Amino acid sequence: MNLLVTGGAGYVGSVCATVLLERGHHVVVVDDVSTGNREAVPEGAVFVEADAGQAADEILSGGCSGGAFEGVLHFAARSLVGESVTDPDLYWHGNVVTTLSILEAMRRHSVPRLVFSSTAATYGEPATVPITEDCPTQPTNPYGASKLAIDHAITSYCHAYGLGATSLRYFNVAGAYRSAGENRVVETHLIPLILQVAMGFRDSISVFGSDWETRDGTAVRDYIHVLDLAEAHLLALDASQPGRHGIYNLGSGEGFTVREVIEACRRVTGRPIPAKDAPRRLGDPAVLVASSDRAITELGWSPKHTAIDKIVSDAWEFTQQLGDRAHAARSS
Ligand SMILES: NC(=O)c1ccc[n+]([C@@H]2O[C@H](COP(=O)([O-])OP(=O)(O)OC[C@H]3O[C@@H](n4cnc5c(N)ncnc54)[C@H](O)[C@@H]3O)[C@@H](O)[C@H]2O)c1
Ligand SMILES: O=c1ccn([C@@H]2O[C@H](COP(=O)(O)OP(=O)(O)O[C@H]3O[C@H](CO)[C@H](O)[C@H](O)[C@H]3O)[C@@H](O)[C@H]2O)c(=O)[nH]1
Repeated sequence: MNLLVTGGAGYVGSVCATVLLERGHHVVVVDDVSTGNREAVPEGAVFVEADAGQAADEILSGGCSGGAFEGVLHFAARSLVGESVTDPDLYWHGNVVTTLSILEAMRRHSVPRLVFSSTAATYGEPATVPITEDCPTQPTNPYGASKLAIDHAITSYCHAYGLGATSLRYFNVAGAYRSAGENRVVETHLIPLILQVAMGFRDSISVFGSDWETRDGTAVRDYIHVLDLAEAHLLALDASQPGRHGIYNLGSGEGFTVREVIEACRRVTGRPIPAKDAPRRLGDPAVLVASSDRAITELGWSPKHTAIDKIVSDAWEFTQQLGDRAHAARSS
């Protein structure tokens, strides 16, 4: 298929673009490199450096590919919970307004399929876990609220204009694939930060909150391997039907506390990794664990890399590659 990937210079978008290219799709990436980086765009993709909302109309008119687009995979977004509390304008404008422009451009150029990166943050603090797609959506931060607003907009575009769309509500994505992994301009995510401590780039990892009502007092998250996530995007493209908006949770179904993740990183790296307690982070829920049964039964999704040590060890391999690249750049 001829596909537009927004946010393909970022973590999840670059891994998915890599897998799409490997499966023979034609890929155009649009990214403004606000949090991603140019080197992450996989070889073989056409790269347009621009704001996705502003560039979508021109790209989807066929200018970059010489042909009609058959789908959009929309990863581009601001996605930091804490930042969304302090700077909500970045989220309402950067996420919602950008996506509305993309939806309009898709409608104008009759692009039939959309796969959207939604999030566990749309649910807020769940009353029960694991979280199913029927649980109430009550986001606890502007990031989750912006993604939920987009999900609502997509539903109405599907019903009114015949778009076929899938919102994939990822839980916590981690791991790496080939030369693609987490390498943001400013890193705030738990696993890459812990691995930076293991590399000696940071002194210690801060544990945000040790007084949550969980088994060791630290927050619980459900980690999904980025390659399993990429497979779900391929399945979603195939399953797309005009007029239908499918919403699917994607996680491994198992929750790990922050301390358990740090322990897994110590096991995999063999390094001590000092940790220190710190206050809770604004907007964080205590526990997020997915039920992915709907994706498994309806999309035929079958996650393969669910063990936390496998996820951490792929992320570790990537972090070491980054360290080697930085070393080579300094010595040249
Ligand atoms: N990483 C996770 O654990 C996780 C979990 C749930 C949902 N998500 C969602 O998955 C998507 C990808 O997340 P990620 O972790 O790869 O983030 P990321 O920050 O690594 O990648 C986002 C990319 O989008 C680009 N971008 C942002 N706004 C843009 C705009 N207006 N126009 C063009 N490019 C723009 C950035 O430069 C970056 O390359 C996001 O939509 C995020 O909300 C991520
Ligand atoms: O230095 C750190 C960084 C994080 N954490 C904690 O580790 C957990 C995971 O934090 P991340 O920042 O890695 O991930 P989030 O759970 O905040 O958010 C991620 O997953 C969400 C869905 O679960 C969103 O979709 C979002 O895009 C994505 O960044 C949280 O309890 C956080 O407070 C720490 O203790 N110390």
